[in-house]
Amino acid sequence: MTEAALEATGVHVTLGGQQIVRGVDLLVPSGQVLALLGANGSGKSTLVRSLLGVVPLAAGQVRLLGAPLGPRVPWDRVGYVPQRMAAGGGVPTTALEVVVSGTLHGRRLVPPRDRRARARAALEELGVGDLQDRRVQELSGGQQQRVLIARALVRRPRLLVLDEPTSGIDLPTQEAFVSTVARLRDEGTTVVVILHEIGPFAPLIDRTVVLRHGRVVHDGDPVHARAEHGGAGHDHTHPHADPATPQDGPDLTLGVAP
Ligand SMILES: Nc1ncnc2c1ncn2[C@@H]1O[C@H](COP(=O)(O)OP(=O)(O)OP(=O)(O)O)[C@@H](O)[C@H]1O
Repeated sequence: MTEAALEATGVHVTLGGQQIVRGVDLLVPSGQVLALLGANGSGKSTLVRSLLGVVPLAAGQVRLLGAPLGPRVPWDRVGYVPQRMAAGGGVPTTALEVVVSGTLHGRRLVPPRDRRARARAALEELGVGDLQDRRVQELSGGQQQRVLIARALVRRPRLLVLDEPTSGIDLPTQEAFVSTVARLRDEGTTVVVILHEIGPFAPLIDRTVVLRHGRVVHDGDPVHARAEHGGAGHDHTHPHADPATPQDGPDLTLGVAP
């Protein structure tokens, strides 16, 4: 049997006194590309942050790449692209330095010798090689996002977790990025990607999980939202907030893709 890249059992997360994630079980086999969908505020970012140990679990267990969440996880092989984070964290730093920082982790505080070459290659792959010496604070949101993706790729991750990685990125660059993810998938990388719109990721997705109010309401075949939301021409800029009061039934109309 293939080892699970990610295994979560009974995960609950409470933030600010509110239950945000309510009993999520998720087993992601190695090599799978899983899309995590759900309305704004349904708990997608909080779930992945808890799976990566960024926010504490109120209950439940998580294993990543065969080890329980904690120091035994091979963090050097876990890449994470958070949502909407200033790439430099407010500190003056160049794009290249941000990407080089991706080669470091808790047990490797001395960067590898080929760090600059690897970082340049990752920036080139994302189409921002020419920005390597620019301060990230001077870059646009989309350019900063590509720097953050390069920082995750430079680790050569076996597990790659992406939180809305293509928001703010133009379509040609999104397509180039999807090709990069396809190459990683072909090399055996497991990918968990939060998406607002499946868009150019559609051919890559093996499985879709939909969250609602912190619970899984669909887990299985790729799904597409109703045509007006999933259609290629739909401008998905309006919010789809999770209603404050949980109600029965899914909040997206889902159809199983042929
Ligand atoms: N640190 C926090 N303290 C209190 N509440 C929080 C915190 N972080 C997130 N939340 C709340 O948790 C809920 C889920 O947020 P989360 O960002 O996980 O949802 P999401 O599905 O990723 O939404 P989006 O698509 O807008 O990114 C929201 O109601 C949010 O306000």
